[in-house]
Amino acid sequence: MNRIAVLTSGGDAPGMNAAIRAVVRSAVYYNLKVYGVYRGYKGLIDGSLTEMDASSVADIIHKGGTILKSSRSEEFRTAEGRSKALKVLKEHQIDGLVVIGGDGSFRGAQELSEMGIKTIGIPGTIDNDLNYTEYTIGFDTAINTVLEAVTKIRDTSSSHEKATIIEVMGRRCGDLALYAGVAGGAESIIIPEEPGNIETIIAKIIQGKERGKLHHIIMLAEGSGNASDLQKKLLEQADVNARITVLGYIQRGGDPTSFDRILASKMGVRAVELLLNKKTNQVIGIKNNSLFNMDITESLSAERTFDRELYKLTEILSF
Ligand SMILES: Nc1ncnc2c1ncn2[C@@H]1O[C@H](COP(=O)(O)OP(=O)(O)O)[C@@H](O)[C@H]1O
Ligand SMILES: O=P(O)(O)OC[C@H]1O[C@](O)(COP(=O)(O)O)[C@@H](O)[C@@H]1O
Ligand SMILES: [Mg+2]
Repeated sequence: MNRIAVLTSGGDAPGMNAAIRAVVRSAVYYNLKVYGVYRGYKGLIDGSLTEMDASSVADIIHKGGTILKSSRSEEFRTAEGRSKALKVLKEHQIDGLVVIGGDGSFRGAQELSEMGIKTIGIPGTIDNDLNYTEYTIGFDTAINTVLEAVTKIRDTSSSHEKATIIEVMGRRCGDLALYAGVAGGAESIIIPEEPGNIETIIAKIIQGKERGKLHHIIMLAEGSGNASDLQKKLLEQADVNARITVLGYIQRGGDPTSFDRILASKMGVRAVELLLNKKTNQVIGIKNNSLFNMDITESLSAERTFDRELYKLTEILSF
């Protein structure tokens, strides 16, 4: 193994830069040539890559987004697209690739591994929707971003005694809504893992009203529906005129927290060390504060572990 490359793919996540830095710096430390591929798999197909050195990643550990840019590539999903990408890697004599991204990006890495390129996946997504690992890079920062918004919305919703629905990203995973909801003291949390019953929420709002409490924060994970549908239901079924806030892309930006920077740094170094040990088709994860690696294919079929106890806290603490 002499030459490796690194790319970021799918939705960007705070901490991706810290991971790129760790991959590049550890490659330099271990005397490997390292390339940065721009725009994920799209850039790999187009041959958009550059050699990097220690100073290419100076001053980025604290920055959100990704200096390598990211994209979603339909072409890479096709065998034709992937063989173009393979050709580019071969032309540059690159035999190891670190893919920083989510589940979709890992499926791509799995395909490349089958084509003879040694691939290692680093989990980078705000969704925390990779079942094999407790945390993904970017999730902690996104929780704090959502929490900051919830805290501000709480001020105004309590002053005006309004119910507020806050719609949060996460695809089919409710973790972002759950963690930020518990930390923000939300009265209701609606997530796909625990299909919320609208009647239960309405009953809770009515109970609150009877006690003179008029404000009510509802955290809604995007995987459980959209805020305006829920707003309509609340109006029709409970005569509650809720305000809505869809947080959107603000959740993907911002400076990474210390947790995400440290996680990214550890994972970046581990990825290069795995390549040096000729490993392929592996992903890196963290459990009980300890880093591990496992087969990509197995990781993608890992069963979802959902923190039901955390969910239950809302029932006990917020009414
Ligand atoms: N089954 C697949 N085979 C090959 N490439 C894939 C596959 N699924 C996704 N990809 C590639 O990975 C990219 C990122 O995946 P996506 O699901 O959008 O984001 P994420 O990796 O953050 O989950 C896709 O645009 C596509 O190029
Ligand atoms: O950038 P797009 O295409 O609008 O996608 C939005 C999606 O990307 C995310 O922000 C991140 O998802 P991925 O990590 O799977 O890319 C999701 O929470 C959201 O549903
Ligand atoms: Mg994903």
